[in-house]
Amino acid sequence: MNKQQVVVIATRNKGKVKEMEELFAKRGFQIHSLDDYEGIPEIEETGSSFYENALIKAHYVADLLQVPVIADDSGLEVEALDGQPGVYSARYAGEEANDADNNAKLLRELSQKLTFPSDKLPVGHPPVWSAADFVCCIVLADPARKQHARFEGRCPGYILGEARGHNGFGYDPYFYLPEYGKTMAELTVEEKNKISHRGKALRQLIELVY
Ligand SMILES: O=P(O)(O)OP(=O)(O)OP(=O)(O)OC[C@H]1O[C@@H](n2cnc3c(O)ncnc32)[C@H](O)[C@@H]1O
Ligand SMILES: [Mg+2]
Repeated sequence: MNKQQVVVIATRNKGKVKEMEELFAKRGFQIHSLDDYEGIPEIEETGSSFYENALIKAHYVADLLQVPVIADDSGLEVEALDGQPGVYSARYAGEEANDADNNAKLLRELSQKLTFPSDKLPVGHPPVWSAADFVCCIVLADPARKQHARFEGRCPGYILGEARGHNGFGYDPYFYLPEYGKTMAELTVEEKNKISHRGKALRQLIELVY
């Protein structure tokens, strides 16, 4: 295998890997995630922004492996929760929380703050709690040139009152897209990449660099 055709992503999130594979495979690149290497420790995400956390992950792994590395830091910003869970999206319900725990906490927080449903979505759509955005920051770190590049994407939607769909990961089953009449978890990987925060950031990166 040609070494130049491997792209290293500093993630252990299989959902992210699948979405990145869909876009990189079209350009003839193969993805390696942290699960493809032995002995890479957990990287502490101590930053206070998506950008800072993406920088930490990309530089840590690039310095360790001495190859260019991409990192994605992303999350959900809910309008009615003043932008929470934001950078804490992966650990909203605690350090060991899984997607189900985080989704349960999201609905709990909304129900403590608001009366369901919000009247903000037009008639003809299912009831929602609040407007929300998925946000993604991607950093490409190059250890040889000691440089990095930054790419960002945002995807607007609403938090639905019930889970729908089984695709994707994280908050996808509750993230409703009025233009599709579906949640993110009801879209295929290809459809999600066309409109998602990650798809938008990744396409900018791929067009510029690969
Ligand atoms: O840090 P890595 O190893 O990349 O994997 P992670 O899952 O911890 O990823 P983040 O630190 O970037 O946290 C992002 C969290 O935000 C949520 N999230 C991000 N993008 C999402 C998406 O496309 N769909 C649903 N939830 C998403 C989901 O809960 C993620 O765990
Ligand atoms: Mg993480």
